[in-house]
Amino acid sequence: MSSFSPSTVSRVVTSSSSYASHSTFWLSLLTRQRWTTARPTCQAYRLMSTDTQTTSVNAGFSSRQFNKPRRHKPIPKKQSEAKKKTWEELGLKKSLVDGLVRAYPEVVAPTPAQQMFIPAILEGKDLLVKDETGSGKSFGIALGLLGKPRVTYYDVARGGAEREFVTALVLVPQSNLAIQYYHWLTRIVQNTKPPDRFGIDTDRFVQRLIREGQEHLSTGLKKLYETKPHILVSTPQAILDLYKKDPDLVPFQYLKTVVVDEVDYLIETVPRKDPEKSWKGATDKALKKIRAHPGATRELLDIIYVARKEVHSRMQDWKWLEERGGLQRKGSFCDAEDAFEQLPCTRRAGG
Ligand SMILES: Nc1ncnc2c1ncn2[C@@H]1O[C@H](COP(=O)(O)OP(=O)(O)OP(=O)(O)O)[C@@H](O)[C@H]1O
Repeated sequence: MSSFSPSTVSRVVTSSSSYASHSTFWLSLLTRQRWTTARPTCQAYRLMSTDTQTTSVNAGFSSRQFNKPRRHKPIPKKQSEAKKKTWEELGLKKSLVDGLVRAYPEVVAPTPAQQMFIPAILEGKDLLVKDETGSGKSFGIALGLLGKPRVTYYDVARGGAEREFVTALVLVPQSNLAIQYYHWLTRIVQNTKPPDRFGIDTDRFVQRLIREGQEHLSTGLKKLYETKPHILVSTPQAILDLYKKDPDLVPFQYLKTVVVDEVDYLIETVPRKDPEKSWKGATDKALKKIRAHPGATRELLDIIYVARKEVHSRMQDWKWLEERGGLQRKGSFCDAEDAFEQLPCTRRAGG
């Protein structure tokens, strides 16, 4: 497990484009579609490319390659035929695996894709996951996020009381995918512990924030004001609306992971270089359009980037931290059986 650093918020991006007609799995910022850009342009993408924890899960992958177009690279045969790992071998805790098995007995072993990306999620690396439809990308991400530590903070201003914040934000294009994530996660969480008369407060683990008919976000918002979940699943527009209404409800600076599921729907891109044709005009035009009218996901990722950057640049300044309420980080696993299992704390203010 990599140690928490305020500079790092891992980003997980998934895509299952119809262009990926055969079984492949690779990790890179660049996808193969003709319309993807060879040079990431939005701030969020730049954030990925400058991050020190950039993934190296795929052989030969490095952060420098974010800016280079790459050929589609199928998994080497040897790798795909390698011995199947168990969930525990991927780094998931036993109590979580027990919950998974109880909730979904048919999910016996990780898929090849899950074997590759779950350890990377747990380590806090940046990922772009691309594989064919139904290969378990979203499900694996849900599991990986549940297996990550929950970050809580000492609130020095309130006598050292613990405060929890949303640590993982999952952005999806439609509300039905948010419901799917929510259903998976709550079912696994509920099964991490044999049912007793107290049950498990699933709101602490996962919540969804989506538009529901005429009642704009109201149900989800009510819960969110009461309890902060470890994982929040929502659409980019809903989070933007929430941010404009109450920016303190989900403080972006405490996010540890941002997932963009179905990235090819959520982030608009510019045409890829075609050496056979004149591409510059089309690229410039698309870039201009994106800058003038960024989509909701770009806008949101840029806001998150700025919030994180500010905290990162000032996090060394403990005085500033104290003035902001003196929040001190400590870690605890978001796991029903081992709730609040503690990781070593960072030093206390003034200590
Ligand atoms: N390791 C596994 N073993 C068996 N079934 C699995 C496994 N992982 C996921 N599944 C099941 O496979 C189905 C598809 O999973 P999921 O939606 O995560 O795939 P996906 O790759 O994200 O698909 P899409 O590209 O369409 O979003 C789900 O019903 C899920 O329960």
